[in-house]
Amino acid sequence: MALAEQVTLVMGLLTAVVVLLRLIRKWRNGHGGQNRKAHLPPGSIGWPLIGETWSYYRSLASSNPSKFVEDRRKRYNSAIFRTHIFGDELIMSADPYFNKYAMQNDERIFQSRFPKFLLNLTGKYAFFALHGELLRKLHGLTVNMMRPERLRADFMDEILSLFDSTINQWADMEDIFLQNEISQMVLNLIAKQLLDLSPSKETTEIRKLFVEFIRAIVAIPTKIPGTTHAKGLKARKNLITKIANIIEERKKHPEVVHRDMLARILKEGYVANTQEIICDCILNLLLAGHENSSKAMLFSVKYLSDCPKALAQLREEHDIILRNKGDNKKLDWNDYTSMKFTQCVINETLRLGNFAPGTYKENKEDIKVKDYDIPKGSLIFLSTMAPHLDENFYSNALKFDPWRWKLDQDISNDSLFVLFGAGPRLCSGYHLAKLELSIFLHMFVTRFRWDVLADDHASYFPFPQLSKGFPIRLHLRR
Ligand code: HEM
Repeated sequence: MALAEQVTLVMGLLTAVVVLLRLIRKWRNGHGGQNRKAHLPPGSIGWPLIGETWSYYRSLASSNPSKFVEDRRKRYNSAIFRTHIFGDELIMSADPYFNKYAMQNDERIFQSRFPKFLLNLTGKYAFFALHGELLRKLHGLTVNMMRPERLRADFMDEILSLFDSTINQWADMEDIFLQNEISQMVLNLIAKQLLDLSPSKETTEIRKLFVEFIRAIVAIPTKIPGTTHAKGLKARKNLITKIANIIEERKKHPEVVHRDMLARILKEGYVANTQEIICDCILNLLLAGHENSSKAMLFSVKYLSDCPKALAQLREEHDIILRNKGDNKKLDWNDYTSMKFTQCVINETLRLGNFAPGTYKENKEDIKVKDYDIPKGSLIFLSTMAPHLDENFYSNALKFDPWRWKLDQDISNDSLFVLFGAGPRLCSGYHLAKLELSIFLHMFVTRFRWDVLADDHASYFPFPQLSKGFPIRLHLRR
């Protein structure tokens, strides 16, 4: 072996030893050696490099997605613990009261913190990446656009007409994969509300791009062409181009009046030199506005299929509404507010389905929680899913039981039930999501009976979904 090769070999071996020693030290620190003065939450950072990712993944892909948290809560006798998943050491909280406290104190004691590779996809102006003045402005704007009065005046008719025409098409198709159909329907709706786009090849293409985009969120973040992440980045680029073209078109033709959200955002004056902000904002509204709502609709049908008693009671509520209205009268806001059992079904679907299972924060200062010290700058994952599936809070927690909710129950101040987040990042589409779900359930259960064509089950990795796409055969009731 030549001298140069020997030197390279020795250097290579030395580097490998140093890296290994560092990993071992990091791993051992994770087991209690770190910061002896601070009383850190209990936990383990698992194996070098992969940490506890494999256990976490197995739990998300199982019928009890909260198992990872449950096991650790029992092992450490603590709902707050340390772990290491997807390449990050973090503190995980399954404590609903701490979760809510952290959400409510976002932008003060805490701030939102997501991995950088995610920003490459969602854009640096994604809602979760915004802070300070811009967050307050855009949050205020979107909350205002989707407040109940606006929904009543501007959105309700649009939802009724779009869902009606889509559901009529389903009746002609007979056998459908409900997951795909609902996803396209809700994407069409948000594309109409945001960009004034009618259902078309364009909106079908937008959904396909989102499928690629969403897959990339949990893929290995590499830009090598052909990889899932690289395809996601390309999908982002195409989506942004589409949005930018629409904005350009509007600038060229100011005489054409649009009554969509983009028009309102442009009117608020963000357009001047911040096209990038508007494009990211629209992209993330399209994502937030179709992904969670469509999954909630899908899972509600799945849960109802498995619980005939709940389906019968829900159908009765909606048949009565129809009977009282008489022929050919459109559903109105009063009908919506009269759907009491429907709200129990929705609450229970959201509790059990956990379509937004948690959020990341970082603490801006040292904090003390339940006798534990959490040093400034820690990455904290607030699992909102864990309390929702916790037997200590909900008996028979994995069972779909809409009767656990009282009719007319006010959940707005419920500390356990924070599926729409809380504080300055409370979901802007909270009321819209509930309205869409109610109208969808009304139309679906009054028009159809259905047979489930495959034994499908939920999986939470990478995102909540039904593994087989929920194929069903529809039968018209009337
Ligand atoms: C079942 C349906 C939905 C669920 C479960 C849901 C859940 C959530 C959650 C948990 C957050 C807070 C995230 C965090 O704290 O990091 C959030 C934020 C947000 N959601 Fe929703 N969402 C739903 C539907 C919608 C819809 C229909 C829209 C309409 C566009 C929407 C728009 C937003 C926006 C814009 C934010 C960011 C708010 C901000 O930071 O200013 N969501 N959502």
